[in-house]
Formats: sequence, C-alpha cells, structure tokens
Amino acid sequence: MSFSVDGLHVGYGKSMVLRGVGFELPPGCVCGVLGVNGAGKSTLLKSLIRILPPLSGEVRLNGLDLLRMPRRQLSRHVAYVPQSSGVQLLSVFDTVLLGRKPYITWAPSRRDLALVESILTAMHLDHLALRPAGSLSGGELQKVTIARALAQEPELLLMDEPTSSLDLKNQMDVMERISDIATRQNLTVVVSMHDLNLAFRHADYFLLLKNGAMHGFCPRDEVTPEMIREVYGVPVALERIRGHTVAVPLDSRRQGPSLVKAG
Ligand SMILES: Nc1ncnc2c1ncn2[C@@H]1O[C@H](COP(=O)(O)OP(=O)(O)OP(=O)(O)O)[C@@H](O)[C@H]1O
Repeated sequence: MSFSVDGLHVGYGKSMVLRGVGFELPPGCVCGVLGVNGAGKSTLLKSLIRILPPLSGEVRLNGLDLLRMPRRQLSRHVAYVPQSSGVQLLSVFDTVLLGRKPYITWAPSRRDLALVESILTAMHLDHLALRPAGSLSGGELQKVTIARALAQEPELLLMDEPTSSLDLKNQMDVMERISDIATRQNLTVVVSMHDLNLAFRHADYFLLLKNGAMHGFCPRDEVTPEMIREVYGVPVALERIRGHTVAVPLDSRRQGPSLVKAG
C-alpha cells in the first residue's frame, strides 16, 4: 500500500510547468516538496487533487486511481490545505465541520460533531470555536484550515506551505502534530515548504523541483549540500545540532562548493 505518482505532466494552457514527475511514498510518512519560487510546488499539489487536472500521468493511492475517481469519493481519501483561504463567513466550528461534508448525507452525526470538537481541542483552537473564521489572525486561520483538512480523515494530506503564517511555537506544534498523525494513522503527507530546517526536522522524504522537473527525490538522510546548492543556487553546509540536521547558508564569495555532508 502506498502513494505513487508516475509520468505527471502539468501546465496552464500551453505553458508546461511540470514534466515527468514520478515518485512513490510508503504510508505514514511526510514528504517535503522544495524548490525556488515558481518551481511548481503549488502546481504539483493542485494537480494531485485535480484542482488543476494533469495533462498526463498516473496518481494512485493504495491502488486507487485518483485521477479518475468521482470527486466526492476523492475528498474522502485526499484533503488539501491551500496556501491561502478565501473569504470566511462561517464560525470556526462550522468551518472545521465542513471537512466532514464528504461523509454527511443529511445532518452531521454525533461522531462528526465529536470529531470536530476533539480536533479543535488538539489544535488549541477550542476557545475560538464560535468566532467567525473571517475575524481570525492569519496564523489562527491557517490552523483552522489544517483542522478542516484533518476532519476529512484523509489517507493523503496535501499541504501548501501550511506554516507560512505561523509563529515558531505554532510551526513546531502543527508540524509535530501532523508527523504524529501520519505515523499513528498511516497518513501520507505531501507538504510544500520554504524552510529547509523545518523540512529537515519533519520531512521523511525530500522531493526537489527545478526547471519544471524533479531534480531529486530521496529520504532525508540522503540529501546532500550539493543537491541544495543545485536547487537554490546557494552553497550550504549541513550541520548536526542536537540530533537535528541544520542547513547553514555559506558566503559564496569565500567558500567553495565542496562542503560538509551531515554525519
Ligand atoms: N494560473 C496560472 N496560470 C499560468 N501560469 C501559472 C498559474 N499559476 C502558476 N503559474 C506559473 O507556474 C509556475 C509554477 O508556479 P507555482 O505557484 O506552482 O510555483 P511555487 O513553486 O509554488 O512557487 P512559490 O514558492 O512562489 O509559491 C510559475 O512560473 C507560475 O508563474
């Protein structure tokens, strides 16, 4: 059982953004999608949930064909956290309850309501439950959007820079919660990230995009300074600090590209 992508081509009109992306992830892991601005990270995530249907390729989750699955069924298997949410008129509670929509036929069940309550508590959002979501701060709203995705109880969670508006503590809290849910519930997470150190801390796999193609895909421990330099154009050293790999950008005028590999 796994999530696999094969020969994915994605574009906007005549402009091709991604060519031949392919990778495979085991269940219960977090995959960080990295690359410079405009590399195609959001485009990849949108294509996996068919907001932007791919031009060709295959996307399979535990043997199911995600590109041909009816939309209601798709939203029982896959949840998506966009980079920014639109206008929010509902309360926080009702916004998170929207995540149960793929399962609700007439009215929400007791289980639906209890699940939303428990997610709000776990995400430390319970004190905001009755507030209109539109009145929240950017970071609070980002957490509500993640809570709504978790309420979908997906097997695949796609997140587009989910911590961009969060402070340090909330970044750590949210990513630790996501990693923990991934492990405990066999959830596969594909998350676009700009923060290399957050990726080294929380992503089990790195998917590196460059010039419309996959530049690399490997477990975190196999990422090298050369790969980072090739993708971002910045020389870095990978250092181990208190058990974590940390990317330290180097002054390219003084340092050559042959750098320390994380031990
Ligand atoms: N609606 C669109 N129509 C045409 N081109 C688009 C559209 N959306 C994105 N693009 C282009 O596709 C390319 C990839 O964009 P995408 O948003 O996927 O990059 P990204 O890696 O997520 O960038 P960032 O890190 O800045 O969020 C860019 O060149 C962008 O200009």
